[in-house]
Parts: sequence; structure tokens; C-alpha cells
Amino acid sequence: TRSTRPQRLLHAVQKNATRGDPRSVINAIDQFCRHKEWAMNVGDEKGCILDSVVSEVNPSTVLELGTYCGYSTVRIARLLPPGAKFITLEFNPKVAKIARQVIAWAGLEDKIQLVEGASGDLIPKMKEQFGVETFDLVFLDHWKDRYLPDTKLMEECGLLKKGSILLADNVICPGTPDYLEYIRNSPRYKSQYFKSHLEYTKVEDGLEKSVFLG
Ligand SMILES: Nc1ncc2ncn(CCCCCNC(=O)c3cc(-c4ccc(F)cc4)cc(O)c3O)c2n1
Ligand SMILES: [Mg+2]
Repeated sequence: TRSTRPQRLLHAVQKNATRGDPRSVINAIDQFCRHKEWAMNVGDEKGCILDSVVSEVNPSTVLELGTYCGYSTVRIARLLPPGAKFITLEFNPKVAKIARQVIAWAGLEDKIQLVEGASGDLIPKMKEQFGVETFDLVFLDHWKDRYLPDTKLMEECGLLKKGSILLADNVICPGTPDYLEYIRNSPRYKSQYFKSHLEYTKVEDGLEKSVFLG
């Protein structure tokens, strides 16, 4: 049977990237997705914005919703200080298996805790099961209709503190209208839109960065 897109992406990493070199893994995936087969990684253009936010926040605790093949996971983990706690959630076991291998190829498996399951089920368990108090940074990149309910869930579970940063991918394409409306009108957040493009295309997309005000 034909391989899957994540499997083909992993093979491109194993063929073209150097083990233990996160930058080469990032480049191998971007090359593959730009020239061989598009995939829904945050990509190089939005990835630079992600890098600058991670570097600015310099977070001790990070949550990523939607690992996919681990591209943004590698981008984030390579910038984290030693001892930082980074949890990434992936729903699909087959995709999670690929992501673990991409992360291992980058040599970052010790910095990342990849948990399989749905955000709606796992977020309420963060404190008891993963020993997390609050998150300094949350990267939202999962089902677009889960951004809003999961943000409300994180508020209710006390996982956000004054100054916590939410960074949301795809707020234009595919779009997260209910999330944008909520976060831009809520007095509890200060939001900023970073205009960019849908990964590997000329279509408009962007990242929404929101600071929780407590
Ligand atoms: N609740 C929960 N908990 C945990 C989870 N883990 C995974 N999932 C499911 C996530 C499934 C993938 C989500 N990502 C996207 O759908 C996505 C799509 C496009 C895109 C596609 C086609 C176009 F023509 C244009 C743009 C571009 C992007 O950058 C995207 O990120 C979870 N869900
Ligand atoms: Mg995305």
C-alpha cells in the first residue's frame, strides 16, 4: 500500500538532514514541502515569527496543541532553555509515531513530552498528570474549531497566569473566526496579528499573539 504523507516527510528528513542537527531537520522539511509535497507545517515564513516569539518569551513551560510531524515542535524545542518543560499533544497515533522519529532525528527527544490524545480530554489533566502549574507559552495549531473551547478550558483549569502568551496558527487560513472574535474582544487578553502567508504558498495567513492579562 502507498506510504502516507507523514511517512514520506520522515524519509526526506532521514535522507537529507544530519542527526542531532535541528536546523537541518527544519530545512529538510521545508525543502520537501516547498518542492516535493505540501504539508501543513507552520513553515519557514511563519516559523520565523514563531522563533521570535519563543525567544522573546523564553518560556519555562510550553504547551503545543497539534504536533503533526513535529516541525514546529523542533522549531520551539531548539530554542528552549535547559530544564524547560515542553508538552505537545497529538491526536493521531500514526502521526505521533512519525513525529517521535522526526524529534529524535533532531536529537531533541529529551526536551519534549509528546502525549497522545485529544486536547479537550488532556487539558483538564495537565496539573495532576503532568505536574504543570501554568504555561508561559501555548502554541495552538490543532483543529481550528477547538482553539476557542480549549482556550476557555485552559482559563477554567487555571493553566494561564498573568503574562501567559497564546500564539495561534492559521487564524486566516483555514481560519478561526470564533477564536479571533473572542480573543480580540476579551478584556482579559491583549492581542496582536502577525500577517504572513499560508506555509509554502502566497495565500494570506497569519499568527495571532495574545497576552493573558489575568
Ligand atoms: N483536539 C485535538 N487535540 C489534539 C490534536 N492533535 C491533532 N489534532 C488534529 C489537528 C489536525 C490538523 C490541524 N491543522 C490543520 O488542520 C491545518 C490545516 C491547514 C490547511 C489545510 C488545507 C488548506 F487548503 C489550507 C490550510 C494549514 C495548517 O497550518 C494547519 O495547521 C488534534 N486535535
Ligand atoms: Mg497550522
